[in-house]
Amino acid sequence: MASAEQLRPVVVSGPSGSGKSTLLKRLFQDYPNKFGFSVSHTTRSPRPNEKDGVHYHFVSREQFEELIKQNKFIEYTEFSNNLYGTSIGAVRAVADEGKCCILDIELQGVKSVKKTDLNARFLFVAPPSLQVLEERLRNRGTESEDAMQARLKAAKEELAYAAEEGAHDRVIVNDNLDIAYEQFRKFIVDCN
Ligand SMILES: Nc1ncnc2c1ncn2[C@@H]1O[C@H](COP(=O)(O)OP(=O)(O)OP(=O)(O)O)[C@@H](O)[C@H]1O
Repeated sequence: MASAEQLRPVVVSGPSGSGKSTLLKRLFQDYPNKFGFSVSHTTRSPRPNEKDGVHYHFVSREQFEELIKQNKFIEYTEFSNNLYGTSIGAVRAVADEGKCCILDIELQGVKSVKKTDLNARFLFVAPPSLQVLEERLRNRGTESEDAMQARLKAAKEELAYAAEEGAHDRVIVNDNLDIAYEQFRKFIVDCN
């Protein structure tokens, strides 16, 4: 088993619709036991089938706010009156189990991971163009027109950041899926 130091987390980011989920799904199919996701914290109540520490770390709002104060989160957000967050400790716990942690996060999260000592590797999935991105989002059929415009605006910001020197260790353009996947797979697997 690789030691925790060797299992550097991999941060996968890129505009909504660039193909992160598609590429990650394929990676997990090819390597069912090599990778893991961190367990998030939430203030919402567990559903009957949910186990603390497995599906989420269920905490009170007071506990969650204390963790925020202690800078324990990479990112957190409020949704439907409940707080959700990814803690630095939860990412580390994946490596402690001998798995490489994959973080699928947005721009703010990427910047936040860089401020930690997680020693992550950063991979950016870019669409071939904004036009193609828009087409793929429209074809996916999951977005309202408002959500579409918000996603395209965010995409422009992500692409501008990705163009900065040293923003990511690797940028993969997801044009032909098979070619993109091979580059994606190689980057993630080769250094772990
Ligand atoms: N190389 C490709 N060629 C054509 N279509 C693709 C390609 N890669 C992904 N798609 C399609 O584009 C759409 C967006 O892909 P996907 O849902 O994987 O994006 P995402 O980056 O995970 O988005 P989100 O951040 O919103 O979850 C999907 O319908 C997917 O099937």
